[in-house]
Formats: sequence, structure tokens, C-alpha cells
Amino acid sequence: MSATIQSIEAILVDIPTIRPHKLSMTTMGVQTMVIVRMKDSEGLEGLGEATTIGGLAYGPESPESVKLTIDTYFTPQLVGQRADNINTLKVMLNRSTRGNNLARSAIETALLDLQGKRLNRPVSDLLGGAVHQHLPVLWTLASGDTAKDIEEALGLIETRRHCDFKLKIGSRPVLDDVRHVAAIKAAVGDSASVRVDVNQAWDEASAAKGMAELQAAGIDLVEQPTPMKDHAALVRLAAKFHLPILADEAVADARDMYNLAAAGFSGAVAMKIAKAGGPARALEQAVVAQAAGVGLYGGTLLEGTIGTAASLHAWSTLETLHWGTEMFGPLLMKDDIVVKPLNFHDNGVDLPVGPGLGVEIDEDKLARYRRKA
Ligand SMILES: O=C(O)C[C@H]1C=CC(=O)O1
Ligand SMILES: [Mn+2]
Repeated sequence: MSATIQSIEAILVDIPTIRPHKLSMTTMGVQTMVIVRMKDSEGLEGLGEATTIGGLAYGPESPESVKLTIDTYFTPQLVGQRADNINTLKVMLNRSTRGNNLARSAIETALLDLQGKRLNRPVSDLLGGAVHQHLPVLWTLASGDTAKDIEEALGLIETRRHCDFKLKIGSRPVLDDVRHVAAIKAAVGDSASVRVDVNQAWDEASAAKGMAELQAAGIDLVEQPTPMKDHAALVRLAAKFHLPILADEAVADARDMYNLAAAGFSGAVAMKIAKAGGPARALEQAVVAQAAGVGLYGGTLLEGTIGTAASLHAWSTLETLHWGTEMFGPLLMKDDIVVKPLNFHDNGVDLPVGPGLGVEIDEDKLARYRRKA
């Protein structure tokens, strides 16, 4: 008799950030995680996580809506079902519900963790096996202050915690942003790769102006300069500049990747388990990108350790991550809710070991940070 799903709990957890994190659409002082605890009839527990950025500032799902989707729509369908056939469960949810990929990702992650624990194998094995045990991780500079960003970057280079940086821009006039970026690039030098994320803030003309200046300043990559739905602008900008573009909000899943590549886009894509609807679904997108010659990058929605570990298991199965990863989410938070944090060293992070995700909840910490009302 196979184990069945007995209960699913979706818990809102609020953890302050180590400093204000300033993006084009909001400034974060706290990160909210939706932690999923899925129990089966044999007493095993699968963990999942969904995050977004700034409530509804980033996209159409909020932490609160993710919890509601899971509690009201997913849980009643999943409880009582066999836990071990993940594909059948995903087909069931796909037929009865649409969108809500953040909630879907937390559920797929919890199912994979449960399956891994049942089989005594890491999640990466369930996804075909890890090619890498240590993955490169960049850091995002987003204090909003050029001098503070430079100090932060030099400290991280010194301790070999990170050697590459992504700068969040787009909230100031284009040329002010360019000055900020160029000053940081000059301070960190040639050995550090410096990229920018505009989070859709520019129109096409501003993007053309900004990209010309950023190319001259030695910037390596420009992430989502223009609005997500304007695929044509991304294609035109990619054709105009040597400076490559990283598509983020424009590409959630394999279908989006196909559409953008078919429209003539060249560059790279930020894969995120949250956007795609789970670690396995993010890897479907990777296959399309690889076939189209689009470079791969392991992206984050600033997940805590559970979501970051799930992403790492997925990215570890890929031979080449052309632009590395940004799986630093847990380091942006003041505290963690797991017993053993991830091991960040040598400009990267180790893939966690052990069955499932290889992550265990610290019950005291969870009790402290879970939302009370
Ligand atoms: O890429 C994004 O838009 C989201 C995120 C990733 C790193 C970071 O600082 O913000
Ligand atoms: Mn981005």
C-alpha cells in the first residue's frame, strides 16, 4: 500500500533583511516565506517554500494569496491521494487550476522532498543526478547608496564569499544609474563580473541609451530592461548591442522561453523555480533554452533556505550554467528557520546532502518568526 498525503500546512514566516534591499519597484525590509509542511500516512514530512518580493510589488501572487491558494484549492485535492506519483498529482492540479505558479512551486518542492525522504535519495537524484556539488553564487548590491555598495562588495571579495555582483537599478534617472554602476565597476575591477537588473523599469528608448552607456562601462549583462510582455523590445535590444540581455520576468516557463527564442531573442534566461511552478518545471525551461542557444542562469525570488536548496538541486543537474547563480537569498535575511544553514564559501554554495532537500526545520525559530495573526 502506497503512502498517501495526510495533511498540508502553509505557514507565513516573516524575517527582516540584513539591510534595506532597494529594487526598482520597492524597497524590502522584510522577506515573507510561505513554508509548506506536507505529511504522509507513514509519518514522513516534505518541505516546500514560496516567496515573492514586496507583497504584490513584483507580480500577481502575494505570500497571502499563495497561502490561500494552497489552503483553499490545492490541499483539498491533494489530501488522501498517493504521494509517490508526482506527475499524476501535477496533471490533476493543472486540470483544475490555472496560474499560481508560486504556490505550485511550493507544492512540487514538498512532493519532491517527501519522495526523496521515502526513497532515501537527494532531490537532485530524482531529477536525474547532480553534475555539480558546488555552485557559483553572485551577490546583489542594492543598499541604494554607491559608497555603501562599494564597501559591501570589497568586503565580500576579500572574504571570497562572492566575486560577481548584480546591481539593482531603474528607480533613478538613467544617467544617475549609469554613474552609480560605473563607479562600482571601477572600484571592484576587472576580475569581478558586474551585471545590472532593471526589473522592467525602462522603456525601449531609455534602455537603448542605458545599454550603450553600460556597455562602455564594462558591464557584462543587463537583466530585464523593458516591460515583461514586450518580447519584441527585448529581441530588438538584443540584436542592437554586444552587451547581452538576461530575460527574467519575460520568461516564466518553457512555453515563454520557446516564444521568446522563436521571436529571435539571443542572450540568457534567469530560471526560477517560483516562476516556472517548481524545480522540475524550471528544468523543462532549461531544455528549451539550451536547444535555442540561450544561456542559463540560476535565478532566485529571494527564497530562504528551503526554496534555495530546492533550486540548487535543480541547477546542480545542468552541465553548464553560463552565468552562474544568484542563490544568496538566505544570506539577505537576518536569521534562518533551519537547523543547519547552507554552506556558502569560495564564491559559491555547496549542494546540501542527505535525503530529500537535505534541510531540516528548526521548530523554535519557526515558532518565533511565523506570522501570529
Ligand atoms: O531578479 C529579480 O528580479 C529578483 C531578485 C533576485 C535577486 C535580487 O536581488 O532580487
Ligand atoms: Mn530580475
